[in-house]
Amino acid sequence: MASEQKVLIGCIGGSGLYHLDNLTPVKKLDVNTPWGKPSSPITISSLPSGALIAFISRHGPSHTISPTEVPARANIAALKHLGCEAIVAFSAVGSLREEIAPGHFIIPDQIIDRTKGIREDTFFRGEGLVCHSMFGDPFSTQLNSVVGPVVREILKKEGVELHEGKTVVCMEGPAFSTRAESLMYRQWGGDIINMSVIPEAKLAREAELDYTLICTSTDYDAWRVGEAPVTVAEVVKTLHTNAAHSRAVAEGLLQKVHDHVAAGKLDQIKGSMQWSCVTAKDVQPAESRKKLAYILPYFKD
Ligand SMILES: CSC[C@H]1O[C@H](OP(=O)(O)O)[C@H](O)[C@@H]1O
Ligand SMILES: Nc1ncnc2[nH]cnc12
Repeated sequence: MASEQKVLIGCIGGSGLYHLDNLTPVKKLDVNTPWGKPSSPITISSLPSGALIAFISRHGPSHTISPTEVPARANIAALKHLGCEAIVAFSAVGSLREEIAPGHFIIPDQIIDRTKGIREDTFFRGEGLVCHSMFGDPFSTQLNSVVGPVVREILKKEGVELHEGKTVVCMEGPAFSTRAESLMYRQWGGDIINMSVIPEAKLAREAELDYTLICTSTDYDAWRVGEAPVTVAEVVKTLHTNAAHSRAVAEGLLQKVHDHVAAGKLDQIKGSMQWSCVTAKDVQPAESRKKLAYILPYFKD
């Protein structure tokens, strides 16, 4: 790997997507961050153009980490510290809508958080300083507008349908939803459901990373009257095909995202945390500032 070459794009693979072996591996990094080790070693791979991608497997290469236990702070911090400016994440989701069938792809633009407050969901807790990020649009609208048309084009060739502008419910798990919960999420306006997007999306925002989530539907959750509720066996049945499509999407998409980032076209999230800290600088603990400088330039000096 040429030492001057930047790794601008991070990719997080979810259930079924444990590697991007259709890209050319360059090296593996065993990283430690102030928030511990990421879920997996970081694989740096190159695209045919030579552009570099950093890949993390969210649940570990052999799927040993449960959704609640994913070290999301370490994952996001490691990618940011490496120089990434945008993250393309993948997730297997249940469908809360008839028209979103197993095998379909979805790019959500909203989140309903149903996690239970037991995940580490901020870089700022316990640091003696108070910072707030903007999260009204939890995914990067600029990145989504690039990713949507490209993914649509790629999936057209694969004969796979894409849904955009949907709402993802993030539940704690590991048990799937009850029928009553599943029906309630539909009434709330949820379209799909997973166990991973929170805190990943929140932490990406705090680290000023443009973040997009490409979802693959594996099941109809538990809301369909007369149908058995979702089981792992049902999810796993479609994971393999979905992962093959996700790899094709990654191969075609990541270059486009890289070019967009390299051209400096993502300019809304970067800089968004500069004035996020309410605590007077002179009382911010030096140790905390040092730790946070790992991900944000405002805490250096
Ligand atoms: C294996 S079924 C439930 C599991 O699958 C999804 O994982 P990921 O988002 O990492 O693809 C979902 O969020 C749950 O963690
Ligand atoms: N029905 C479901 N609920 C939560 N996470 C999921 N991941 C895949 N299917 C899911």
